[in-house]
Amino acid sequence: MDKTAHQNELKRQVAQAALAYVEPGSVLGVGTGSTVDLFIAALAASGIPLAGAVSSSERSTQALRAAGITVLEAAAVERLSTYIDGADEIDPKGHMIKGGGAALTREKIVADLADRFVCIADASKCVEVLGRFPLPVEVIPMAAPKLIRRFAELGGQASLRAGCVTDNGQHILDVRGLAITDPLAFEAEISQWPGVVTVGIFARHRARVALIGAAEGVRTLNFD
Ligand SMILES: O=C(CO)[C@H](O)[C@H](O)COP(=O)(O)O
Repeated sequence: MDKTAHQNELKRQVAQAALAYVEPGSVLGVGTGSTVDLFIAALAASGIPLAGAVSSSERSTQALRAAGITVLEAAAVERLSTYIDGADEIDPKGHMIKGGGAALTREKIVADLADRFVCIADASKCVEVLGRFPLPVEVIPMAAPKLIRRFAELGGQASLRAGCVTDNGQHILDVRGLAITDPLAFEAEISQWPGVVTVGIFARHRARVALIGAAEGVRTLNFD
């Protein structure tokens, strides 16, 4: 099996394992990405009844509807017990980098509705310190040049993601070269910069549970 096929198999295993965190009859928060696509397929095949799902992207909305799952507006929901999503990186405390699929803003909005974030990822996403993966930041386009300069002052090299317009009609900066040793403080700081819509650090909305796909099987990490 080549490396990509192996990684996909690990993603499939964590997607399957995540079914144990779905409460029958509930409204479920659903993230975005290739791991979540596999989760949606597993959910559809499982026959677990749901009152519906709140989706974090047009991509997941389409996949959920194709699977026969009712999609509810986030605005119509007061709280969710569980939100299931992937990550680009996850550290030993459950802090994550997200936004590789450009869905970070809606992902954070839906995660904020949920009592529990269940992260599903293969082991290649586990890091000691966040920042190896370029940090996605959704920005208002007119602020981009100033924000690129501000990231440079922090030692980061930010560049606009070519051809990317988010579901919210905004742009993404990818910032390389950061070592994010205090994710909570970093998230709070960057979130205040004018023109930043959402920074792809999920520290305030960190994972409570992570299901990590590894060669020896699915590892369950509880962060509470
Ligand atoms: O944050 C995300 C999308 O905005 C995804 O969760 C992240 O990019 C991981 O994706 P994948 O499951 O395809 O590896």
